[in-house]
Amino acid sequence: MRKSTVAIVGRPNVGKSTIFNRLVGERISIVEDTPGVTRDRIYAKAEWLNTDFNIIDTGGIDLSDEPLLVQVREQAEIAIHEADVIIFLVNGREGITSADEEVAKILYRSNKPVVLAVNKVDSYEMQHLIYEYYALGFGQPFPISGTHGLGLGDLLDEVVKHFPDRSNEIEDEDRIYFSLIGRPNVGKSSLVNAILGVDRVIVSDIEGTTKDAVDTSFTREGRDFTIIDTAGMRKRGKVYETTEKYSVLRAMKAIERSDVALILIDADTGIREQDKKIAGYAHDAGRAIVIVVNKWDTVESSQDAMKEFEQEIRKQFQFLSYAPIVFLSAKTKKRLHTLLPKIVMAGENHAKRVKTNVLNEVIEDALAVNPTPSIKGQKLKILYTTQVAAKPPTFVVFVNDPQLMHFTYERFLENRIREAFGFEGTPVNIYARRRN
Ligand SMILES: Nc1nc2c(ncn2[C@@H]2O[C@H](COP(=O)(O)OP(=O)(O)OP(=O)(O)O)[C@@H](O)[C@H]2O)c(=O)[nH]1
Ligand SMILES: Nc1nc2c(ncn2[C@@H]2O[C@H](COP(=O)(O)OP(=O)(O)OP(=O)(O)O)[C@@H](O)[C@H]2O)c(=O)[nH]1
Repeated sequence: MRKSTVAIVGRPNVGKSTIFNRLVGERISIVEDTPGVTRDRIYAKAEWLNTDFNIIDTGGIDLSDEPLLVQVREQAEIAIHEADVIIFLVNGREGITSADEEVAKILYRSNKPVVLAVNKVDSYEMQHLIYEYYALGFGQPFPISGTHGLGLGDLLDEVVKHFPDRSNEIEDEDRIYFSLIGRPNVGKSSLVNAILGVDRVIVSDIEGTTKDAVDTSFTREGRDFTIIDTAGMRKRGKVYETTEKYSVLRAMKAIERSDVALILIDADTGIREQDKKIAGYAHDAGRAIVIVVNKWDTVESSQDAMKEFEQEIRKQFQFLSYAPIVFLSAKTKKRLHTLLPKIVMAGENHAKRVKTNVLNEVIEDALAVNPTPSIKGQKLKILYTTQVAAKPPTFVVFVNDPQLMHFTYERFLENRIREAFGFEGTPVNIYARRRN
């Protein structure tokens, strides 16, 4: 089921980042060491009362070159576009400013639920500060303190109440949901159009919960596909839409709802840092991945050129060794026919479940070839292995002591599992757990 998204808006310095970090809590520190994940702390997962949701810090989208009022307006627009519920944050110590009123005006016009939070109410004695903010017209203001972590529970109770009911949303198990992600100008819109081609007539646009998210569904050779968030690629014009962080945020939201992420690379410009960052998000999110080198028509095509580009990709994207690479041109449609089969393969492998008995035979064979290692005279013993989840395939290896599972041995087991079951296109997770 699709998760709800909450955005925090407010003029600069009211404490948006502080609240964001509080609400995201320790999750952020868990992923801290993973490259690519937290460098942009503007979009993260959070949880309240067993409900998972996503949270956006609109203040993290850098619009600092713009005048203050443009900044707050654009941030309010982002919140309206991207979120199901908006936390409107004000500073309890400074009273209502004209920038607050500007934000309020834009939020009124949206149909999104808004919860008003008065920050920097650091003690119970300061609660009276909230009354003035009734004047903003969003009902009861919630007093909170980001630095002391006060009032956040009541605020979240209110926020969660406004989440849209998604219980009727059924996900079609056989349908493959995929997204096209990549830097501006790599050819995402062009490729969507090329994929849809003459089938445009049977295309249906499904309006998402957020005004701007439009998915496109089509059927090809008896299979159902949905391209996630295709409308997001359409129009441009707002100031924020050209910022890098916003494009990353869009990519992360699209990845979230996809089974397969197509990472587009521009053959004309070659691989850039930003490509790796975006690919990192898709990998970290555990999605199946197909790397698409677009604009192949701009390159003097030959087997050698392809090999060379492939080697460069493998070098730069070492963490994506499982991802197939497709070379094509959205413009001339050359080699376009090679794309969908790869999407199907990656999608099927991502959802694949293997039988426990067959899995354990594979592991036993692996042990025969390469016996388990010992650390300080202690030998790793593998009792049995089971697949605990799909999307992505996740395996638990029950062992005498998980400390003895060296990552090189884990890598070896992963490779054997991949060889035996063919998980091309999908990441695979392996965890060691203790069992006596
Ligand atoms: N006293 C007090 N100070 C706070 C509280 N929350 C945040 N601050 C302070 O307010 C200042 C601004 O906090 P940020 O979280 O950076 O504010 P922001 O709204 O994200 O600012 P921008 O990123 O510029 O939009 C910092 O100095 C914080 O330490 C709070 O609950 N009480
Ligand atoms: N030569 C060539 N040009 C292409 C190809 N695909 C797209 N382009 C061009 O690249 C430019 C950007 O294409 P778009 O499809 O708008 O790219 P996008 O990734 O959707 O761009 P944003 O909306 O900015 O994120 C356009 O001028 C396209 O005509 C291709 O296969 N070959």
